[in-house]
Amino acid sequence: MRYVVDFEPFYFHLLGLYFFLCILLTPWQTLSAKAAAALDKELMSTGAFSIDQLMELAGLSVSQAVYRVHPLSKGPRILVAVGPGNNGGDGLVAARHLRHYGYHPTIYYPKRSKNELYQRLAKQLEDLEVPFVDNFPAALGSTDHVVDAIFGFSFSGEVREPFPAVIRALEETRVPVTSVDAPSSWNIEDGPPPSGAIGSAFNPDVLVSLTAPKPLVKHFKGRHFVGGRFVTPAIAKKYDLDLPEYEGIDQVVEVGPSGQKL
Ligand SMILES: NC(=O)C1=CN([C@@H]2O[C@H](COP(=O)(O)OP(=O)(O)OC[C@H]3O[C@@H](n4cnc5c(N)ncnc54)[C@H](O)[C@@H]3O)[C@@H](O)[C@H]2O)[C@H](O)CC1
Ligand SMILES: [K+]
Repeated sequence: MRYVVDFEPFYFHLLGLYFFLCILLTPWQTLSAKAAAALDKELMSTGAFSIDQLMELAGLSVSQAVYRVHPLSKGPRILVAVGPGNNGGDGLVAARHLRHYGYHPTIYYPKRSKNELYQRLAKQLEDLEVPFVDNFPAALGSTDHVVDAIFGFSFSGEVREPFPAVIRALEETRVPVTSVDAPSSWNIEDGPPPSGAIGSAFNPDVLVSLTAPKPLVKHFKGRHFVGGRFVTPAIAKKYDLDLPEYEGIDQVVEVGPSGQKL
């Protein structure tokens, strides 16, 4: 009996420490692919945002994350791999901002969209004399950093042409890679594809989660930022998001690999 009385406070403190660590290490809530698409739609309907505005802020966030992890002193050449959807659009916007910061971006954009927004984003880059290239592996051989803006939260299934060779090259490269919203080819809920499948060995160094981390972050091991500073408190509450606090004029916040507070 005496033994129990002496040790009770000890167990009590241990329990307290356990709960404190749990809170400290708990990731911010994640957004499933379905919830992310619904949140986007809501911002553009009742939220009164246009897609151009959201993409501009998303791309600006990506450019700031690249500036943090890869300052100009590490080399100015940035290869931006652009996919056919809005993830690609974020990449085109980020490339423009990076160009204005003094970097030398190069764009690989094999499936150009006829959508007017993407055509304007591409024209803005052409007017800044940013080169567009067709040979991804060759461009990879002469760059200092890669931005992976191929697929985001609407990716599903196995990687289709012409992207398998691009993802394979990203698996093999030693050049650091920053992925926009998701490592391209990873399943948004479950993470990397099964061993041997295209993308199973793709592990980007940096991830910029837009709005909020997606469930795949539980498999991510690199530096992780949250960006997309446009969510209202009401929307955050509705989607049960405990978003990190942005400081000053920053468009990104660094968090732990799976989204936990730093
Ligand atoms: N609120 C926000 O966080 C915002 C995020 N943005 C970015 O938008 C993407 C999601 O964009 P969406 O257009 O819905 O889709 P994706 O770009 O992810 O891809 C669609 C594109 O890819 C093709 N595709 C799908 N699966 C495959 C496959 N297996 N193989 C080949 N191709 C595939 C599909 O056909 C489409 O063409 C989000 O992640 C953010 O990056 C917004 O910019 C702003 C708001
Ligand atoms: K991506």
